[in-house]
Parts: sequence; structure tokens; C-alpha cells
Amino acid sequence: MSSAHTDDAVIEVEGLVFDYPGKRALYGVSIRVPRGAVLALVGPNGAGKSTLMRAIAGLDEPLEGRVRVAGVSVLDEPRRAQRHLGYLGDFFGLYDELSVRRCLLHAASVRAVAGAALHTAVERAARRVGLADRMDTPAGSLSRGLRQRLAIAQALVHEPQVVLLDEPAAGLDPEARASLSALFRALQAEGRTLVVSSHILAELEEYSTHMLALRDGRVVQFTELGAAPTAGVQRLRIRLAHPWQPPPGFWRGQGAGLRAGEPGQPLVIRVDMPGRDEGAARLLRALVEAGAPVAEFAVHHESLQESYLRATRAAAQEVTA
Ligand SMILES: Nc1ncnc2c1ncn2[C@@H]1O[C@H](COP(=O)(O)OP(=O)(O)OP(=O)(O)O)[C@@H](O)[C@H]1O
Repeated sequence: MSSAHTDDAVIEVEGLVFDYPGKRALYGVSIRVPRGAVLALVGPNGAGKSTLMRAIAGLDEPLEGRVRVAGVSVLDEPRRAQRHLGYLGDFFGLYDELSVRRCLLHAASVRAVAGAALHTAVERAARRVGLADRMDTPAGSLSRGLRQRLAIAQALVHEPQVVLLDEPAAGLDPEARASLSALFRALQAEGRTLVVSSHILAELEEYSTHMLALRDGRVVQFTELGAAPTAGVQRLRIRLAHPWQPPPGFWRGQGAGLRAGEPGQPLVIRVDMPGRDEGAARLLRALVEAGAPVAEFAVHHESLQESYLRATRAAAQEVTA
């Protein structure tokens, strides 16, 4: 049994190097994505996001490295691996003259769904994306948004464990984007693992559990979102009603680390406090006893946007150092 099963990584990427003619697109990328994660794949244009997704989907062969999905090598056992994989690329790959039903039947049979399961799978996939009432409409006469939904249904029709979606919300109206977010949350609740790329971080924020930031073919950061910076430590956000000078040695006396402000918010302090909730309760009591005018006191979860900006700033500093 591979080590993937011990830490339950459902996607394992090791040392992936990918070259286009005359252009290296990935420089030794390694990640392990835990089962049930929704991984936001972010980075500027040309970072290598689509290339990485295609390599995980087994569509393009890397120069070096390995990709395993649900413990199956996508290069050595492509047919077995494909059963666990759903992929939505930049191009929807629809047959315009086929009806919604035929498109889904075709996608399902390509993925080895057969017999009685075939029609159930097709109906379920159509219902999931809100196309159940258009089963007989030709794909070519659907609007862009509905074509996108059909393409997503094709990627889901065989109920894969891992779903890779490259810019799935591009071209969708706000209502369709909201239902897409709801669909992603439902897929995650079923225990599926999603990798979603987008340039709209606020959108990814709604459903992502992890972030992979790429830049120029390299991993800038791979992190669990909302996780404490260090195990057993909570980052707290404290807002004061007016400026306050702590007594000498106050923060150190409480065991609190990393006190930083928030840009444009002079009355906000962020503190890393060990001891989880007990530590937070102790600190709040000490603040009040020391006369701090505490107006708000809360656990701070770093947003995807903050995490991404912090990662890219750190990477830029490394380059200039
Ligand atoms: N077919 C190709 N031939 C040559 N170079 C390519 C090809 N496809 C992509 N590249 C290059 O590889 C790099 C990574 O491209 P990729 O499409 O993976 O980036 P991306 O992060 O998905 O970008 P975007 O956000 O613009 O979609 C870029 O420099 C791109 O120009």
C-alpha cells in the first residue's frame, strides 16, 4: 500500500517537470492534496495552473515526475485513473448537434458507466447542474452559461472522487456562479476532492479549504486556509475603542507572540496566542484588567486573498533579496 493511504492524500504530485517546446512550464512541483479538500489553484497568467491540472488529469505527459490519483498512477494506469477523475478544461468539448441527454450518455459511457447505472447517472448529473428540464435541447443551442453547466455535468457524470475544474465560473452570470458555489460545497460534503482554478479570489474563498499558489511554474505556497499559523496557537484580532499603551512586558507576560497591526486600522492588533480557547480567555481577562478598551475580540481566519498576497509578497522579497 502506498504512503498516500496513510495520510489520505487523494492527489499526489511528485517532482513534476513539464516542458512545452522551448518553454518550461513546471519546475519540480510536488503537492499532496488530502481527501475532501477543495483546493484553490491561484497564480498570475502563465503561472502553470492549466498545465498542472492537465498533468493531474493525465492529459499531458510530464518530462519528469509522478502523479497518482486515489492511489493510481495516471500515466501507468490511465484507464483506471480516469474512473476517479473528472476534468473541465478551458474548452468545453461539447458535441453541438447532440442533445443534453446524448452528451451526458456519451460522457458516462466513455467513463465506463454502463447498464442500469447509465440512465440514473445521466439524470442525476443533469439535475445537479439544473439542466434536467432541457434533456432534449441540442448542446449547440444552449447559452454560454448553460453550455458551461453541461460541461460540468459531463465532468461529474461518473461520480469521480477527484474533480478538476479550470476556470469553471468564467462567463457565468452572478446567479449561475452562486449555484456553482453551492454545487461545489455539495460535492465536498459528499467527500469528493476538488481542484478549482480562478482569478476571482473572492469566489474561491466561499468554498476552498486549501490554496496552492503558483508563479512561473513553481509553488509559492501550499496551505490549508483558516489554519492556525502554528499548531496549538490561535491568531486573535483585537480592536480597541481608543489608543492604549500596554504596561511594560504585558504581551510577553501573557505568552502572546507576533503582535502586528492591520493596514489602515490603527486600533486593531493581531496576536498569536498559545493555548487555544483557554489562552484566548486568559488574554481577554488580562487585557480588561490592564484597562485595555477592548471593543472586539475574535479569532482571526486569514482570507484566501490575504494568504495569497502574503505568499506573493514573501516570494517577491526572496527574489529581490
Ligand atoms: N501549448 C503551449 N506551447 C508553448 N507554451 C505554452 C503552451 N501552453 C502554455 N504555455 C506556456 O506555459 C506557461 C504556463 O501556461 P498555463 O496555461 O499553464 O498557465 P496558467 O497559469 O493556466 O495561465 P492563465 O491564468 O493565463 O490561464 C505559460 O508561460 C504559457 O505561455
